Amino acid sequence: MAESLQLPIIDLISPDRVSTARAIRQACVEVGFFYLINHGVEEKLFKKVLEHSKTYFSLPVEEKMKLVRRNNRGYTPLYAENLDPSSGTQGDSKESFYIGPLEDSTAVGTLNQWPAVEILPCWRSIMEDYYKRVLDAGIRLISLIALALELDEDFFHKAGACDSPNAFLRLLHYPGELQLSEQVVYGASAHSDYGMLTLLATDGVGGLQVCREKFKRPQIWEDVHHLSGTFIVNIGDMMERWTNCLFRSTLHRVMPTGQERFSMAFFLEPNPDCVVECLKSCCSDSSPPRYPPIRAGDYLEERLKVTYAA
Ligand SMILES: O=C(O)CCC(=O)C(=O)O
Ligand SMILES: [Fe+2]
Repeated sequence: MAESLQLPIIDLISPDRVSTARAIRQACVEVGFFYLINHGVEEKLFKKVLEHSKTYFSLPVEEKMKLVRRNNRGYTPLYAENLDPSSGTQGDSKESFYIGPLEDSTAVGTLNQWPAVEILPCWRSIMEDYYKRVLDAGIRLISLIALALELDEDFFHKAGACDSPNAFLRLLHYPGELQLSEQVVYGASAHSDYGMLTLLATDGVGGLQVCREKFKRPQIWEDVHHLSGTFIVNIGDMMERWTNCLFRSTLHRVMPTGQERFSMAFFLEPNPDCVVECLKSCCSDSSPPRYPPIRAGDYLEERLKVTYAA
């Protein structure tokens, strides 16, 4: 049995921003995960998104395949993705739907694919509403992350990260019944996220686990519990690069529990032209930058190529 992890709770609207930034710093250095409350996304909207996500995934597979993933937007069927190509498994036991930057925020917004209104009326507007609200929470959180790094609140804005960020909402469905197989099957195999931050909402069904020491053997996996009304926030690899590994992009996975599960992950990636480069405050002569500067768009493209290489 995995141990359960106690994660700190961060209040996005706390007037005491100094203490909040301090708590975020500790969480990001020690675990790379925390809960976020008072994020401004209403429970009612969250429930609507969940309901509409369920309706989409319950469509016949031929209907879902009409929107098969293009330009990293649209539908990915079961077992088509392997987040841990080294796992040697047939692929993750999940299906997903990606929504990228919206039309009214960037020129590339038109790349999104949407189910036909005759089949799922209101679907698009509900997803767009949710996307905008989570993006807003994420951008506000980025200012606190800057404070946590002893930078000016607008550091990441000035670096161009928050100007039309390349954010993706991913609806996820993990089927409950498990395929009879000799192989281990993961809902989502072990991985770290690619961007700055991820804001995750789940339907309350368990399965999410983190491994704090990825190089330690045997690996120790700890359960992350659902806390109603919160987002589970985690640091992604680009933030780890920016901070020279001070902030941790922690390995995580979803184990099948035999129960059907739905979740929504919002990946806040910087603007593709933003250069992710070791922060001056995070390196020194004795601790030089571990990674060269990289354009966020190039980094993301490379990571996605590996994930979908199979
Ligand atoms: O579904 C979850 O709880 C986590 C999903 C996840 O880690 C991901 O999509 O990157
Ligand atoms: Fe993830």
